[in-house]
Amino acid sequence: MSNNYFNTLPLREQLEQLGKCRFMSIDEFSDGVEALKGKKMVVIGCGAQGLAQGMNLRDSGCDVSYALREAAIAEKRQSWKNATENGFVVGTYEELIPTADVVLNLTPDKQHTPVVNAVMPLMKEGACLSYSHGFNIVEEGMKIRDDLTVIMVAPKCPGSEVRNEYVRGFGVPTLIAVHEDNDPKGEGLALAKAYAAGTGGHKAGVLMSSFIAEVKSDLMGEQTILCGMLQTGSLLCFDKMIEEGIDAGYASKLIQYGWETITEALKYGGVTNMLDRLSNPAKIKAFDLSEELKVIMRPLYNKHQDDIIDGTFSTVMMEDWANDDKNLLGWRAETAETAFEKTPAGDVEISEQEYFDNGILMVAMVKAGVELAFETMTAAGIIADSAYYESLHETPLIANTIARKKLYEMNATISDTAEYGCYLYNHACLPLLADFMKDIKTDVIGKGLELDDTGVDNARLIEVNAALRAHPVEAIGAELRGHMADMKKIV
Ligand SMILES: NC(=O)C1=CN([C@@H]2O[C@H](COP(=O)(O)OP(=O)(O)OC[C@H]3O[C@@H](n4cnc5c(N)ncnc54)[C@H](OP(=O)(O)O)[C@@H]3O)[C@@H](O)[C@H]2O)C=CC1
Ligand SMILES: CC[C@](O)(C(C)=O)C(=O)O
Ligand SMILES: [Mg+2]
Ligand SMILES: [Mg+2]
Repeated sequence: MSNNYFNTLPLREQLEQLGKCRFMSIDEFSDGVEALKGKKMVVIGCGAQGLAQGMNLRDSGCDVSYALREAAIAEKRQSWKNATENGFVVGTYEELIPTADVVLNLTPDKQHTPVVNAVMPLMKEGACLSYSHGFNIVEEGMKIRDDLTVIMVAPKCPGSEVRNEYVRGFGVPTLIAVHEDNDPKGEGLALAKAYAAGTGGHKAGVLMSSFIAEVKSDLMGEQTILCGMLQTGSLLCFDKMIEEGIDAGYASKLIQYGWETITEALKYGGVTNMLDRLSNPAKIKAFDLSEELKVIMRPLYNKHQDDIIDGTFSTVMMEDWANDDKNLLGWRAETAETAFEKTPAGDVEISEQEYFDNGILMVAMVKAGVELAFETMTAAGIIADSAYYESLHETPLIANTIARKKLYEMNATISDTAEYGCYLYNHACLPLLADFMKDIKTDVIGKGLELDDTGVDNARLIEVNAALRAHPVEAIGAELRGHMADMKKIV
């Protein structure tokens, strides 16, 4: 933990950096990509973010090419195919980095130290180095040459959705930051704004933040509600349905497409709207289940946030990096062998409403996870806007990946860092929910309540509705969604 930049700062500074967050007005992006006009942008790595961001930036009028490691070019690896098949110029570091005005480091976090050490001596005087996640700077304490500007443009979303949303004419919420130790010409903010506009992020909302706030919130969101909770929920709900005699193809489909369908309601109208899609008795049931889940899981959410804040998480993950990713690879193989992953979705019709009616427990899990992640992040000093993006807003975007090819697709699309955190959470959460799951029956997962009388007690309904609407994630959600008038419907 000795190189952890965050841990070297005095408490006052840590709190100030964690709380850095300003929602930027769309007017601040009226110059579009102007600050990048005439500048050469060279992306290192052409994976999930590299390809999506490069394509958006090119379509927005920027000059983009790709620097790949020699072996990737010689062996015509996927990164080389991604870039060349999409018509980009590809070259080695030696060929392209010295020509770059902006170098976009879009390699996996684990590789940042060797990549930056290899690239930095080749960068021209006064150029800009950019990241899409601040791990290398914040958790590894990377020091960058004094003449270089260092910025972060971090889409709060998987790469696939960065591209899909742009093509739909929208964008994804994005955090931007300038590393205060590296802004020699004072141009970091202008470059970061233009870059965010080039990816379409400004249409969904950009937060002027800090490397620290981005890292501590991004790690928390991905480990808990965004990926960990969806993985744990998928495995538990599927196994329960099989145990209770539900057809395996139906169970597989309900989960694979269910997360996407129910969280689409979340995206448009928050937790309130997602629960409003249920009948009154089902809404009260989902509410009660989620309250129970919150009590059981709160200590786990607190542990994840505490370990992220004090650097324990990054230390443990870096030990795994040094151990040839033994845990990551083991957990990845374990996930592939789960019954949910191995059971194809059945050829059975499930209407949009049925996903809600027969997936009450899934709704409860999403509600509990979103609220807990939001509450834990804000209690740690992360500003509500940022916590909203990292909990509620991004959940549907991750759910979209599960709808494509289940947990495999989610874990392949997210970063290796997110994948590691997802498995870490899943490993702890599965046993934690074992007793809770013993009492679960098909009325809340698989078949629905099947009531003849859908009457409820008025006082209880009023209480539940009031509690839903009073949660702080709903207030900030309504405000931020107000800036997303161009968001496109996908389900
Ligand atoms: N995945 C996501 O959606 C998100 C990722 N981020 C951040 O974006 C960054 C990139 O992540 P992501 O897109 O997931 O990465 P990927 O794993 O998808 O892509 C990695 C790319 O980097 C190349 N690469 C791998 N190792 C090296 C190396 N040692 N030297 C040079 N190139 C290498 C790979 O090509 P090859 O092996 O062929 O050389 C590949 O093209 C990370 O900082 C991540 O935290 C932020 C938001 C979301
Ligand atoms: C949710 C995971 C993520 O942070 C992301 C897609 O935003 C990642 O690191 O992949
Ligand atoms: Mg993220
Ligand atoms: Mg991440």
